[in-house]
Amino acid sequence: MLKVKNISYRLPNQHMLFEKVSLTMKQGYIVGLSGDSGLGKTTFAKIISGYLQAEEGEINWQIRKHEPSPVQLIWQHPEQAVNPRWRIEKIIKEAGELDQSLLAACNIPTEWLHRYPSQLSGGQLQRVCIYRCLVTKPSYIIADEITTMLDPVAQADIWKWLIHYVRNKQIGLMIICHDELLLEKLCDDVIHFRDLMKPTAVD
Ligand SMILES: Nc1ncnc2c1ncn2[C@@H]1O[C@H](COP(=O)(O)OP(=O)(O)OP(=O)(O)O)[C@@H](O)[C@H]1O
Repeated sequence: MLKVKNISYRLPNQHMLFEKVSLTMKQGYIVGLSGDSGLGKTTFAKIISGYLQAEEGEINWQIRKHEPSPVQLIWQHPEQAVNPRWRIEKIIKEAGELDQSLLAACNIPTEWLHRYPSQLSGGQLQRVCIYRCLVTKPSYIIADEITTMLDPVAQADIWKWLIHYVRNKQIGLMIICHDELLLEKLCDDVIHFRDLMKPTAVD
């Protein structure tokens, strides 16, 4: 169980973005996180996955140097998450070895490996980013608006196999999304970011 307790974050301009946010994530369980734009959902996700340091609070993981974080973040814009001058093979190998069965699970044909990111569609490149996340064998994944820029068919396709994969591997998944109907459909539970600030959110 991932326990995040009383996390507060201060922006560089000294303004407090949020205070005392708490959340529990369980492996094999899918939780949706909704909330108005600018509340701090992405910032919170970056803290849980180890990209940013909180001003105060506790998270019960240990991030070790030279080891991938047990909580992996998948970003909204795949083209901003990869080096545009690297071929897909190098981008993939940066995260881990080539795993043929995982490539197949992510529906990544080997012919893509020799291409550059600009030679893939947004949905195809997002699959590469999801592969990079899964190859590190995370215990938890945070998917931050990962299908917002995709058409409905590509969206449905990604959710169908990603949800099947995380359920099968007992990975905890948090889906951050503005589309509450989609969250209701995909998740075991849907929480509003504001409600995480209540002291009762975690036992
Ligand atoms: N490094 C920074 N310097 C200044 N302001 C920042 C910084 N990082 C985030 N912010 C501000 O913090 C607020 C929260 O940003 P964040 O992206 O976490 O919100 P969000 O809830 O994920 O929004 P959205 O739903 O639109 O993605 C925004 O107003 C943003 O401009």
